[in-house]
Amino acid sequence: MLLHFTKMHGLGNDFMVVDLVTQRARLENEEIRRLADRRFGIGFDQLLVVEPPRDPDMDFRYRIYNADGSEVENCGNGARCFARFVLDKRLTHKRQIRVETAGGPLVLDVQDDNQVSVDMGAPRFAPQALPFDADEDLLTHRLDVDGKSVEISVASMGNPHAVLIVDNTDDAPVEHLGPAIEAHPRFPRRVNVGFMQLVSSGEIHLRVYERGTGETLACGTGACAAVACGIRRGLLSSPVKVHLPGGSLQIDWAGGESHLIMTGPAERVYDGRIALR
Ligand SMILES: N[C@H](CCC[C@H](N)C(=O)O)C(=O)O
Repeated sequence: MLLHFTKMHGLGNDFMVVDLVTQRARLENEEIRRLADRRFGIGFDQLLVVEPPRDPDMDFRYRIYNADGSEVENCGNGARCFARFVLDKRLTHKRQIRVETAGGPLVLDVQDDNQVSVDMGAPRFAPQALPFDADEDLLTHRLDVDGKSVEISVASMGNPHAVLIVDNTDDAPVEHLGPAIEAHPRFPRRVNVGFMQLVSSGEIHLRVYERGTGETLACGTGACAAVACGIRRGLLSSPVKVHLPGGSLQIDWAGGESHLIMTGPAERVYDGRIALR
C-alpha cells in the first residue's frame, strides 16, 4: 500500500508525520526502523502518528516512535509539528488542540506568528516517575558511569530525562557519556541525556543525546526537563531561553505543580508517498 506522509522538523529535530485518521496502516517496529534510516529509508529522528482520540475530551491521539522503533511517551518538538500538520491537513480547524499521549494530555496553541506553544503539563521529579533507581527524590543524584561519578538531575516530562551541567556545551562529552547514561542500568526504560551550560538565570545552551535516536539538533522535552531542573535547583528563573544546536525555544514555568509551557517553531519540508512492505 502507498502511505502518504509529511516530512517536518522542529529546530532540525526531524519527523515523518502520518495521518492514520483518514488512512489505515500497521507500522511495525522493523518497518519504522527501515523508514527511519537516512540512506535506505526516508530518514527521521521520530515518527509521529495522528490517530482518532480514545478520550472523547481530546481532539487526537498523538503517538511517537523513535528511530529505533521504540514507542515513547512524549515529543515536544513533535507536538508543535503535530499542531501545524493537523491544521494544514484540515483534520481540525481549532487553533487550540488537545491531544492524548502515552505520557499524558498536551494542549497545543498555534500562534499567529507561526510559533506553537505547548502546555507540557507539570514536570515530575520523583525517581519512580521516570523510572530511575534511587531511594529518594533529590535535587541531584550521583551516577557511576565508566568508573567515574557524575552529578545528574532527573525529571519526567512524560518521558525520562537526566540533566548534567557542563561548563561549555561545545566540548561536552555527549558522544561518550550520552550513550553510557542512556543505557545505564539505573534507568530501566533507558533515558534522554541533556548537557546544560548556564549562561544566565534566563538563558542556557543545551545539547541532548536522545533515547532511541542519538544526539539530535534539538529536543523539546529535553529543553523542558533541563529548565525545570535548573529552576528547581535555584539556578534559573522563568522564562528561560534555551539555545540548542538547531535553534532556540522559550520555556515558561512557575514551579511546583504548575504547568510548563514550551514555545517554538514548526516547519513543513515536503509531502511524500511511500510503499510499505
Ligand atoms: N527520544 C525521546 C522522544 C523524542 C523527544 C524529542 N525529540 C522532543 O522533542 O521532545 C524519548 O525517547 O523519550
